[in-house]
Amino acid sequence: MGILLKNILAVLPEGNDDVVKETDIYIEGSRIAAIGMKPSGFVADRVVDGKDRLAIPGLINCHTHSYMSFMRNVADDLSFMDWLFGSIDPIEQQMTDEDTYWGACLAIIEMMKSGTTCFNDMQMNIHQTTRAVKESGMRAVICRGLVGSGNDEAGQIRLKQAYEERDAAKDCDRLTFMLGPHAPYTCDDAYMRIVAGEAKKNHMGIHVHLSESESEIQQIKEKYGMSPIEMADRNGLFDVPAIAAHCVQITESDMDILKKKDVSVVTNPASNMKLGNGFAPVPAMLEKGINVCLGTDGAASNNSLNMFHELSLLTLIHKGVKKTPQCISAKEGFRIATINGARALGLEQETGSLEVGKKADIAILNLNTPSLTPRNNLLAGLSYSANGSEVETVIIDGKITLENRKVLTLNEDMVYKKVNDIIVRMGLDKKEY
Ligand SMILES: N[C@@H](CCSC[C@H]1O[C@@H](n2cnc3c(=O)[nH]cnc32)[C@H](O)[C@@H]1O)C(=O)O
Ligand SMILES: [Zn+2]
Repeated sequence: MGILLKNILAVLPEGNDDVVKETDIYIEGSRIAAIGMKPSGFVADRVVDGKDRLAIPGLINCHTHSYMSFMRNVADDLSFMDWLFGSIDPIEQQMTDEDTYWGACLAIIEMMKSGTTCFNDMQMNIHQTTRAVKESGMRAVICRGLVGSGNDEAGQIRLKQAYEERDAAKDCDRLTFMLGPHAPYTCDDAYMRIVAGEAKKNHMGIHVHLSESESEIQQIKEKYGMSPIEMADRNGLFDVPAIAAHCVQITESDMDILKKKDVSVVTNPASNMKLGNGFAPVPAMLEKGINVCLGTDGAASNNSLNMFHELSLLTLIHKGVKKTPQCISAKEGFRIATINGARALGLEQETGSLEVGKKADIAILNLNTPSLTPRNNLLAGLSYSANGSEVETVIIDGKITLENRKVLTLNEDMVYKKVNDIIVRMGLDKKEY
């Protein structure tokens, strides 16, 4: 299938910089075949008129729990551990496979409509998120969240499920898998070592929550006499490609470990603020040369999965916290929300920027919108004024999945109805309109 994005403004990488240029983008099959020059023999089955439009590399949500979208706004204004174990856990204990599937569908609709073309997901009920990803055309990196102590049955069952889910999805190259030890307060050191060994043996990356809250730091210090980062490192989690979510309460020496072991850190500013966990030292981590990427976490601790919202927070809060307006520029933020995420997920050759040979994972924004007018500095607009509603068309793996803001691959109305039915069944519909 040949798609031509004709005379379109596009965010294109130039060395370590990004520029906006008008060009033609030629898509053949799943990949970008050419930018600017028509490849010989190219046949356009579809021509997208690029007038008044901006093509960007799809945003990459590097940390979320997609199924939790049905728990949006059900557990607000709680301390972290009360939130996780007091409110969320009881809901998850009664969650069915179908609940996971419809939650993942809702999350994918929200992410696609706000320009995300790839997400990194930690979930519980296997085969449901992968089912939603296969149907929707989305790209995703999936891990079955792992909790365990030593060689206990709970941990072994989850590991088996992780492999079962990976093996069942071999037919879809939009899906890749990691191992997801949940956190140092739900995986003891012996189980962490087991998971690290499994990841090494199976050439899989690691996706883990680390140093999110003060209570976590305190628990791990008391139990092991070290920081969560030191504990993860001591138990081998960083001996394979690893993504650490949050890293809010971290020290200089923690950052040195992260840098030394080339660990990517996914910062989730909205979730950290909403759960009262503070502000990750992102500027300091960038200073150290740590690969920082961006995530929303789940919809029960944000409560949106809109990466433009997250990008705006990222490029604003640290300016305020450090009283330094130059902190994390719009351009730097955009790279954190795209190519840095691809790097963290081991997909840097596949996605994260508009380059020939990469997958055609593209969001097309309508520039005749208030937030992107005047179109004088669109890279600033993407971080400081865009809100996701400008996203009109999304192409993932060379296929149009969103057109005129309608998802072509899922039945939106069905998803909205199913999710509302879930919260009624669970008695979560407080109806505090
Ligand atoms: N609880 C699962 C294993 C982990 S799945 C991923 C877990 O991460 C939880 N989660 C969601 N957001 C956060 C967060 O910000 N920090 C820590 N955990 C979170 C989520 O509620 C879910 O329990 C089981 O027993 O099989
Ligand atoms: Zn999380």
